[in-house]
Amino acid sequence: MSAPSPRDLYTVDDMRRIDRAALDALGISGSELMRRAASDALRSLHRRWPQARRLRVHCGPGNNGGDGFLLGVLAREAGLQVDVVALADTSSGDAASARAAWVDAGGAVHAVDALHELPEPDVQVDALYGIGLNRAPEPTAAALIERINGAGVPVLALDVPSGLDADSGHCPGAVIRADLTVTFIADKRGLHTGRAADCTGVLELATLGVPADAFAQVAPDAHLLVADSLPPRRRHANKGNYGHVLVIGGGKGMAGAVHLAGEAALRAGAGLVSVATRVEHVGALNAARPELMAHGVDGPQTLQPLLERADTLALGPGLGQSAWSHALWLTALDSRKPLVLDADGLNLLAKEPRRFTAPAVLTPHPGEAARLLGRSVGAVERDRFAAARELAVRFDAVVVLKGAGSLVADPNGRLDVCPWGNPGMASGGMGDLLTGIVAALLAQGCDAWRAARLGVGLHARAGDLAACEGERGLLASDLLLPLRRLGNAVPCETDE
Ligand SMILES: NC(=O)C1=CN([C@@H]2O[C@H](COP(=O)(O)OP(=O)(O)OC[C@H]3O[C@@H](n4cnc5c(N)ncnc54)[C@H](O)[C@@H]3O)[C@@H](O)[C@H]2O)[C@H](O)CC1
Ligand SMILES: [K+]
Repeated sequence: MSAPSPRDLYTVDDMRRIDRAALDALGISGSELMRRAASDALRSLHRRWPQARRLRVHCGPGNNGGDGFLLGVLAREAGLQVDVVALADTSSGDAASARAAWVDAGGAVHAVDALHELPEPDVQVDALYGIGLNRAPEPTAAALIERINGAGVPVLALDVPSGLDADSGHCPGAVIRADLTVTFIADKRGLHTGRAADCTGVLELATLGVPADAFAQVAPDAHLLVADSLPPRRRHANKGNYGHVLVIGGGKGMAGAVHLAGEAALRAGAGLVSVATRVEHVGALNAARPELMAHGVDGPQTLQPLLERADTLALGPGLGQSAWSHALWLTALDSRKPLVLDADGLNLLAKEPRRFTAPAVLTPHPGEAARLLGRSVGAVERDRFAAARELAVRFDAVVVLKGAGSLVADPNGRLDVCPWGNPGMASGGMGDLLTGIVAALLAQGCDAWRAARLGVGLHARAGDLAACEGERGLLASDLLLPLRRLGNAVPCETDE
């Protein structure tokens, strides 16, 4: 049994099983794990803040708090000044022993309302809640979390930023905004999606020396995407080798959506890209990007010949939901071509659900996912993993649930999480780009699972490269040239 890969992501239940395997099968005690956690976390703290001389550790009632108490003991032994604030009485077991060790070492345990009497620390340690968080922090804990966030002092979070659900990435209430999070034993899926990006800061994994055998009975629930690109092209090639994408959309006033999707498909390597749109957009499209073959279509009859020539479809950018839109949407679906469905293509699907027989990739944002599932956006965001998986099964398609930490799920339960992207990408047209990229990868021979994962990765990494000039004011078209470089695995200056 090999040790878990850094890409492996686990649920909280998985962590409990791994923990038990480490304790039962391998005889590693909970207190020994806690000591290792404290020791590794302190080492990370020294590495990040070598000048730190005074720590303030905030301890919760469970074993996360226990980690905090033992970190305090080790820090004092290392000559640091340490103040410990306990949120509540410490529960039993290893946490209580850790608290006793702190007191036996001469440490005081301060109540929350004595905070103002304590000297200002160089670093705050968040040991309030870890994987045991099961509801929104109560008012006292919430007030303490907001005070920690507002103190203007760096924060190291132990295992999970308190208030973040390690399973879903959802925050039911107040949440710590850490500068550094050291997570223990294995990586949790909730640390990579939803609100996690706002809370974890730099994320480090401390495996605590738990041997690979402890993972033998627990399969990872998800994986982080890897930076990938398509293989170099053969010298002897022609545009027919790289597929023909047909973008269908661009309703009234929406020419830009099909332009962006079409150009993204070209930049992602499609050999030919046609656009089926309203006749009034054709001139502008041909002028803006002559490499696109723009066609005015007024209904199924004029769309049909274009469908026959295409290898894959990008159905939905700016499509709208008019009678014209619906007629094209139905005709395109009936063609049984491999496709990417986005935007109003998804909204029409929510009204007329069907399962896909040809390879299909759906790319909903949380609102479109909510409509497809018939539930609220909040419900989708409270469990993004379940929503993405349910959509994949319901429609028998690969699903990209967009948002911070986009998820890629397939009907067989596989799920990958995108570690790249930035808030600058929350702007119009970014989704159109992704649709074109994935369609181009399908056209170049990728199956739906690979096309979605590779497309999401290229799109987000291009967004990170383009954001080097700043996230505010980042435009979708700014991603097109970085996309071309990444798609060819051309080294980029910010590659680590
Ligand atoms: N298992 C491991 O891999 C290791 C775990 N360690 C640390 O232990 C925590 C998990 O500890 P646990 O006692 O299960 O839970 P927490 O400390 O995260 O939570 C404390 C306790 O608080 C209760 N609770 C939950 N939510 C709330 C809330 N909103 N308000 C009030 N109280 C709440 C609940 O009963 C919890 O039990 C793990 O994260 C690691 O830090 C080991 O030290 C290292 C290996
Ligand atoms: K914590």
